[in-house]
Amino acid sequence: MQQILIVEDDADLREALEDTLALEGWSYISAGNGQEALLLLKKQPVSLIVSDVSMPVMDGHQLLDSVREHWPGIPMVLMTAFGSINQAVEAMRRGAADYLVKPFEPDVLVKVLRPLLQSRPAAGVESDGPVVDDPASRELLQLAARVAKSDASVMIGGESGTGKEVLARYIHMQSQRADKPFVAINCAAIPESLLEATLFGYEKGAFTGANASTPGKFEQADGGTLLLDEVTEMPLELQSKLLRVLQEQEVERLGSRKTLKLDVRVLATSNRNLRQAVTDGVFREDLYYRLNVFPLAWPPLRERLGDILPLARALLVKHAQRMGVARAPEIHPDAAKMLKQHSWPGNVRELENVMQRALILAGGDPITPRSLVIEQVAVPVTGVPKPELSGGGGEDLREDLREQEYRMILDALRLEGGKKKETAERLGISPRTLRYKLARMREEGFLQEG
Ligand SMILES: Nc1ncnc2c1ncn2[C@@H]1O[C@H](COP(=O)(O)OP(=O)(O)OP(=O)(O)O)[C@@H](O)[C@H]1O
Repeated sequence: MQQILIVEDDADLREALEDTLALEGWSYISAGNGQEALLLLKKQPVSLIVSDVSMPVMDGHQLLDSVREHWPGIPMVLMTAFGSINQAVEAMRRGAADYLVKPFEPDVLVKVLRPLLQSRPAAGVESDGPVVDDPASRELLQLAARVAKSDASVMIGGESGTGKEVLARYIHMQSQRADKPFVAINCAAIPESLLEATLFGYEKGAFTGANASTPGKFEQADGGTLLLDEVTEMPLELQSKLLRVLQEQEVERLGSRKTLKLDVRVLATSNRNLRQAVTDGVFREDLYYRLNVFPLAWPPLRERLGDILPLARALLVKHAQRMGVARAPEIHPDAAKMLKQHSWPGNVRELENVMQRALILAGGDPITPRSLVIEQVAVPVTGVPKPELSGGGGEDLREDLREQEYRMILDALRLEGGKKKETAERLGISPRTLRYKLARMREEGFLQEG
């Protein structure tokens, strides 16, 4: 039985949340703050956490950090205060699976939690699958639907934020395994020391801290699909073990001699040029052939112009629902033009951020260029000339948001002693996204070269 952990200091709200979950027939346990939640997590299995952000003793962000460190497989949804976009943005950056803006209707809560309970976060705008309209994307989706019917391994390429995970989920939903689990693991986000145990599971006492026998992602995905996200970031040693598991379709938990037969279809994604990764010696060639049976790749968003507006609209609807806004606003033709002209280096993820902010800035009115905070903006740093701002206004807010983002990145870098992988992990973004952001910060003179 899956158990949800509710963390909320306001007793009335906690009760309301409990009622909503009970009505769905979901089982739950509750805590009044982050510290109580940690005690419960140590004692009981939990499938999903829904937590308030502002709480005494230990707040939601601190709890999120601790959960990511000790229970990286448990998705966490944060409930943020109305009007506080920064809290929501920060929650996602720190690795929250999703967020809810208070106050929200019970059905919004259910809608956000259900896909997380079924397997992993619904990667698409809704579980209906990827939003596409451009001929190239339609073709890709048709191909993916055909490949889905086989059990072949699929390797999904594409720049960061293009929708690789969304496509993986679509393949699962189109396959014979659709009613079985879809389990995803981000090989870049989990500390190397935990990756092996997370993938293959472990028996109690297998290593310090292994307090209870735990199935790995492979076992969890039995009968269904396992997505190895950013597979090229996996250490070489683990790649060999992965290859063996794939070839033999069986796994042994760490600390156990018992072999478990598995029936798992494997999908993988990478932002890197795979051939290059093989040539560079960071990715095993035999594993490359094993996973790359059927390669698919998203073109960058700037090369599929036909997707931009349908995606922008769908993303507005998604976030309007989350924020309890009854109707998503229209996009003014001038704003639409601006959206189509931007080069979207961060792809759909960047578009999603822009639409999310636009929704708040527009305050219910149609989306105009004034509400589009598109990143071509530099943070004012002493001694560095300030480039022109794009679009038609909201400069102060743009600068604030950018500056805040850069500060968070710099703080995280400092805390992690400059280590990129750990910094990305702390921020809850992929190493590739971090590399891209650092490059931008460098370009804009916010960081020194090197
Ligand atoms: N075609 C699409 N339809 C709907 N939503 C999409 C689509 N493509 C991407 N998204 C949304 O954009 C965001 C990024 O997508 P996703 O996580 O799949 O990208 P990715 O390529 O796996 O990124 P990364 O390389 O950083 O892991 C998600 O919030 C996802 O819901």
